[in-house]
Amino acid sequence: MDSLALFCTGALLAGGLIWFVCILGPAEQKGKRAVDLSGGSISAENVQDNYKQYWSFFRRPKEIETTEKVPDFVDTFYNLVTDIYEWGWGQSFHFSPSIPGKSHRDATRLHEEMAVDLIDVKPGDRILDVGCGVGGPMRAIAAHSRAKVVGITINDYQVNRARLHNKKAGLDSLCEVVCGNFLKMQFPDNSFDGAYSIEATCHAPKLEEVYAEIFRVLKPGSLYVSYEWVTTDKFRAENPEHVEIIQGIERGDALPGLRSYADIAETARKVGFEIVKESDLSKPPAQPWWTRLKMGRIAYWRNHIVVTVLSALGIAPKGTVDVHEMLFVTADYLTRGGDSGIFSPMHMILCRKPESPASS
Ligand SMILES: C=C(CC[C@@H](C)[C@H]1CC[C@H]2C3=CC[C@H]4[C@H](C)[C@@H](O)CC[C@]4(C)[C@H]3CC[C@]12C)C(C)C
Ligand SMILES: C[S@@+](CC[C@H](N)C(=O)[O-])C[C@H]1O[C@@H](n2cnc3c(N)ncnc32)[C@H](O)[C@@H]1O
Repeated sequence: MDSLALFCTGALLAGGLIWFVCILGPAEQKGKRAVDLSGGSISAENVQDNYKQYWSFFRRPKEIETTEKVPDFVDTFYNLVTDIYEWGWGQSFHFSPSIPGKSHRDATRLHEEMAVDLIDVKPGDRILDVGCGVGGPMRAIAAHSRAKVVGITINDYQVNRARLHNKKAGLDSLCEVVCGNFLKMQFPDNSFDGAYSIEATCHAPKLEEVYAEIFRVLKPGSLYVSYEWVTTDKFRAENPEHVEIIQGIERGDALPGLRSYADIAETARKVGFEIVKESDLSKPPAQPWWTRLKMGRIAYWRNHIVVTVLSALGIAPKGTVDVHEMLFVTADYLTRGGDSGIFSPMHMILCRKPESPASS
């Protein structure tokens, strides 16, 4: 009887382990393993402190007074989350509509290729990726269009990751990455044949500032497309549940305040762009972008255990558990934003810099 009980317990434990590791799928996405989780450019002993500083700054996004400090805190945010994003999501730090019968990877790539198809570039053209992350979109876009892509990100850890991935993918002759602030770019006027930004300009305290910079560096006649994070026409500022969801999204994603969909085109026009097209890519017939987040819930629990164990063993920096917990909570707010229809991460705007300056 004793040996039967022992056998059953062993079988249960082995079954549980197989389920945990195999059925749920490995947590590691291509390129990053759990044992390599770091605080980006922040040294391991400072991760927890940096997380606390980030949290106290972004806890009440609408009350941020010193907007000049936003880029520095966004930089801190990406030091804290970049490895976790790569590990648990992949090299493209954005959402895309689900496509029945297609994998997340394919749906992501198609969403990225759509951006470069919209700006109508030719092989050899030089285009700008505004807020490029670790370069998932940049590589897909360079491979699809054969254009030369220059990516800019505020976070130097991402610059190194992106350069490494570009080299590994054999795309380093088409893809270049620089560290800089998209509110004050180091590029000369009229130097790009096109530009795109994928879920990045939402980090700018004033959209007008980043749009004005993009306008400045584009050649006259060229196109810019952006996938913007916005509140939709379903959002009601007097509804406390709506406000809770939007604030939850802002806090957990380093956003100095989400904009209404209605402000995007107006801002683009204000800096001089002509609006070619505008549409919310999350609207039906598109399938929900948040399905992937919802489906991942069990894996997030598993990831939480992995992060907790690695942190207790001193392999992952102290503070990684807090960062992971914050993302866990944020995933829920994002899902609620999608389910309720009050939030979209893919309000698309396509703009042209006029051939000749507008007469005032
Ligand atoms: C555009 C931005 C980022 C969008 C998304 C790429 C990320 C938003 C929330 C992130 C995640 C939430 C839950 C994490 C999970 C708990 C962990 O185990 C694995 C990683 C997550 C899935 C993580 C992945 C990236 C996001 C989906 C913003 C910042 C403007
Ligand atoms: C959510 S990620 C998206 C990255 C990439 N577009 C993608 O889809 O994978 C946002 C990016 O914007 C960058 N970013 C935010 N604020 C910035 C700023 N002021 N200047 C330059 N890059 C910035 C971040 O560093 C990050 O790379």
